[in-house]
Amino acid sequence: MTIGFIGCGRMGSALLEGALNAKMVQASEVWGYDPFPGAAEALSERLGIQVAQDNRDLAAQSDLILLACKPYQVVEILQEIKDLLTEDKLILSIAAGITIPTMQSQCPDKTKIIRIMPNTPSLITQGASGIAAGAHATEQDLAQACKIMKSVGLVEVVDEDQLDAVTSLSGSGPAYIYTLIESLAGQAQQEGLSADAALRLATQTVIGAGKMVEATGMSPAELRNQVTSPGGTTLAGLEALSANGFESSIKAGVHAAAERSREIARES
Ligand SMILES: NC(=O)C1=CN([C@@H]2O[C@H](COP(=O)(O)OP(=O)(O)OC[C@H]3O[C@@H](n4cnc5c(N)ncnc54)[C@H](OP(=O)(O)O)[C@@H]3O)[C@@H](O)[C@H]2O)C=CC1
Ligand SMILES: O=C(O)[C@@H]1CCC=N1
Repeated sequence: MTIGFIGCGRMGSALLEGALNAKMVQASEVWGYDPFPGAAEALSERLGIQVAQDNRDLAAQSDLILLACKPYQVVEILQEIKDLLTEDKLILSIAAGITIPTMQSQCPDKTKIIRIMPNTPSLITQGASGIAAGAHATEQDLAQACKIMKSVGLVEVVDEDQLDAVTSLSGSGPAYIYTLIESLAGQAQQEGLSADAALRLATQTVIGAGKMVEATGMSPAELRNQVTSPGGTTLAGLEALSANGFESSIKAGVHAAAERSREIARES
């Protein structure tokens, strides 16, 4: 099985490197193309992947073609490689908001398409992805795509119309969490900690809390109660968070990202 990465930017290279680290694929079976000078070449030097001359060369060499370009480039790229899309090839797209029907309309009738919404922690096999299969993709194709994504993290198979929600949660989510870590550490500095110690403690707190949800099977509300002593510090912190719109801010952020994903779909 050969995999071609169309676009070797932030997410394409994270997935590529994650899948190689997880030994899901061998470097000699991976092709990359990116018009940004040196992008694919740098991955080739560091990881040993093959560099395609262009997207047509990549499409001809690859059994699986993974679209990791920007959303607005997907249609143009599919038009460019359309005549090379034989029935045995599988298109995987990670582009936010670009629907399977939009892609299908640019491809030969029976083209097999699967949409994936990954996230950048896939680079360190801690990803969280949603996957939806198009009408012509088989169970085996879906299983293969899931296997690739499971090699770099958690996978949820969803209906295509749920991918906007996945995008707004786990796709964009790492950025929300980085903002949370930054804010936690920034204020802890104001309260007297060094910048380094504050960042380390904030980071481990986020990791530890996430792992508690995973490991205990308890709800976030139950776990929150365990931390919150009557009349104590946590209660004071939670009340101030609530009074300053913490929960509603997070909900508004997730909603705005989902709406933007739907908007990209309408524009394409
Ligand atoms: N970053 C993230 O956390 C996530 C991103 N995604 C999706 O992944 C996709 C890529 O995002 P991201 O990696 O952040 O973006 P990047 O801009 O980092 O990567 C996209 C790459 O594609 C290249 N490119 C441009 N035109 C072509 C072309 N014709 N053929 C091949 N490659 C091309 C770009 O080159 P150049 O810079 O020269 O234009 C760039 O290097 C997007 O569709 C996004 O929605 C999904 C989940 C998470
Ligand atoms: O910001 C974006 O549009 C992409 C999709 C999800 C994460 N990054």
